[in-house]
Amino acid sequence: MNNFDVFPKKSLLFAPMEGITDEPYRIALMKTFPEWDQFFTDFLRVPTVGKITEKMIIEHYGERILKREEWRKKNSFQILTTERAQTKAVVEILESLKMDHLDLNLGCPSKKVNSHHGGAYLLSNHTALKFVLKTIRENFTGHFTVKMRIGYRDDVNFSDSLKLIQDEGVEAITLHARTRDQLYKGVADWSYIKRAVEEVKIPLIGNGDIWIAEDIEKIFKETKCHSVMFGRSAMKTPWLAKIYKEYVNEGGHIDDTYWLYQRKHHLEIYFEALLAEYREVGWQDNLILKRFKSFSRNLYDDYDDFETIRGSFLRSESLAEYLDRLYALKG
Ligand SMILES: Cc1cc2nc3c(=O)[nH]c(=O)nc-3n(C[C@H](O)[C@H](O)[C@H](O)COP(=O)(O)O)c2cc1C
Repeated sequence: MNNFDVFPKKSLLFAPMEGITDEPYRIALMKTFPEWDQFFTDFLRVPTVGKITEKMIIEHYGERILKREEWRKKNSFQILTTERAQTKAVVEILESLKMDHLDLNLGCPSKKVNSHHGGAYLLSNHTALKFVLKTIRENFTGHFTVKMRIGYRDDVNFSDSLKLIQDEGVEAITLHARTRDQLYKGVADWSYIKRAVEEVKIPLIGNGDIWIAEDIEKIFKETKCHSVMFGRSAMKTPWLAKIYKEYVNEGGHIDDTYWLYQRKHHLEIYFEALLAEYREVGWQDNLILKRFKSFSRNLYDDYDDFETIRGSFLRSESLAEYLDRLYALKG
């Protein structure tokens, strides 16, 4: 086990997101917005039966990223597993590939995943959780972190979960400050992040509803967390880390006009970088268009007439039409 912090203090981490943070997406973001300190694969579901091959692990992570040292350092591999799944076999392959960083998903709220006793379910079964943590720690010498929620049904196990995770040699914890049953309801309760910071000695990464630069300042100040992670907010503002780093350096105030100006400027850069990477891996235009539409959910929220704008992007019948609308929006 490495004897130093996994991430530098105040790191800005781009969250693992299924259907989004695949290899081309992460490469596009690393090239365009290198201000993000770390990226994660979405979760690889560890199978219970069947052969596990190196090929499937490399495909999930991305072969181009694996081959390039500076990219590998910036990309963590996330798994989702259960007591019965073949965790050891997967971890052994990750170890043989000299993967720098493995993250265990303890937050997935999916009914299907939880009914198979994976994701956030493990927070309610400490015997199973302990077994999984041990299996990983005993077979993996790189950095090992977990990403958890406050609890499964409620917060009764919160402190015990933190303690168990720390005692089993996990090096940092990301906390999405909601229970599994809360799904995405309401607003994440950062007071649990503060509590966790006080209860563990390892770095605590705050996550949940950190939308703008001021939120980053606020969560660091209120909770004293080590670093922060962004999910939906990173999808809404993929240049958020850049803006924050500029904002902090300039000690400045970001008003709505500047925020919208940044959006107009960066939207085109973002989609062009994605387009280049999806084309690089041979995606057809209709697949790229589908992806672009799925990214459109929150991207245009800051415009006054955001519903009309979003609607027009979602109705685009071709990739060319989507891109034309993007250029027109820039004005
Ligand atoms: C579309 C989507 C996919 C996600 N996939 C994953 C995943 O694969 N692994 C994971 O640990 N969390 C996943 N999450 C949860 C996020 O990483 C993050 O914890 C959550 O969205 C809260 O942060 P936010 O308020 O910044 O969005 C996903 C979230 C979204 C919206």
